Amino acid sequence: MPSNPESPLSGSRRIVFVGGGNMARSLIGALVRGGTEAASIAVAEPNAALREALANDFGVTAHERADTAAANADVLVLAVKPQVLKDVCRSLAPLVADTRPLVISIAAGVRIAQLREWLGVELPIVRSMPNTPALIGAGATGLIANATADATRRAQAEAILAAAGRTAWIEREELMDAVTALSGSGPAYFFLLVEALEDAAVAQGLSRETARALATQTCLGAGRMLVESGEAPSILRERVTSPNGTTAAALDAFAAGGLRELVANAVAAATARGRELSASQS
Ligand SMILES: NC(=O)C1=CN([C@@H]2O[C@H](COP(=O)(O)OP(=O)(O)OC[C@H]3O[C@@H](n4cnc5c(N)ncnc54)[C@H](OP(=O)(O)O)[C@@H]3O)[C@@H](O)[C@H]2O)C=CC1
Ligand SMILES: O=C(O)[C@@H]1CCC=N1
Repeated sequence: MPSNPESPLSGSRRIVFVGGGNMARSLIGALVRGGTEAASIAVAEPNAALREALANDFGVTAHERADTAAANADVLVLAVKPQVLKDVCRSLAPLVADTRPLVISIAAGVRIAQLREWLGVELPIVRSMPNTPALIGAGATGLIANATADATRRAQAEAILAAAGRTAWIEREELMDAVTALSGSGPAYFFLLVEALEDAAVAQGLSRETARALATQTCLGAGRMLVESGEAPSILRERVTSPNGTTAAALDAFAAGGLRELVANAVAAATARGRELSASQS
């Protein structure tokens, strides 16, 4: 557990991850790096290689079966694919009826009401949407809690996800599809832009290696300026843009190609897909 006794994670809490894939690995790594004792973390993961890697890398206890891992869990983090979540919840229903853990779901497109139904009993539930930069502690996570989750439980959920980066509570659950479309899927948009920039620079004569290095560092630099300056992206953009200069020429080409509309369409498509996924889980 964290050395800080004021932390919402202090005390004899047992945090159990169900699913030990990419996102669970990111969150477990962040918790352990942040000072949560590995002995208080368990994970259920059917894949033996993933299980061993989690145990070796972080010192957590790894189980093959969810019901074994989840016994006595104070916090249950559901980190399996949305398609298998219903079966996982139903299999854990008898257990959680006794242990009454805080349930945190990171599954895309699965609503709190569905989790409540599948778990079969009223529990504090926090639905969240993290993203893959959680792996390096630079994640962004949207959160929403049900009415059963009191301030203590909400603070616990926030502390677990804040170990991996920034968190933001949203007011209405419907907005989770927009969060998913923005920050959940968002890292892929920036990776795509860097891929496209790299290809474009190669087409202009740069070597692949130099193009990648410069595109990647530019992405990092721009991201850090956004975070560290606290200034609006439009202001930072204007400062790069000399009148009638090179940036203006590029931005004109983006505008002529309808970049803002394209981004709006992409985010709308991702939001709609989140809604569809949610409906298909009923
Ligand atoms: N990837 C991303 O960018 C993001 C993903 N998410 C959400 O996070 C969740 C996990 O995603 P991700 O980590 O990428 O997926 P992974 O497939 O990497 O991890 C899920 C793991 O759960 C295992 N699993 C399957 N069934 C069970 C079970 N009954 N008990 C325990 N473990 C089981 C899977 O094993 P096996 O493969 O053998 O079935 C797999 O190793 C998803 O719900 C996704 O929507 C949220 C935000 C971002
Ligand atoms: O693509 C997906 O459906 C998941 C959710 C957000 C990121 N990956």
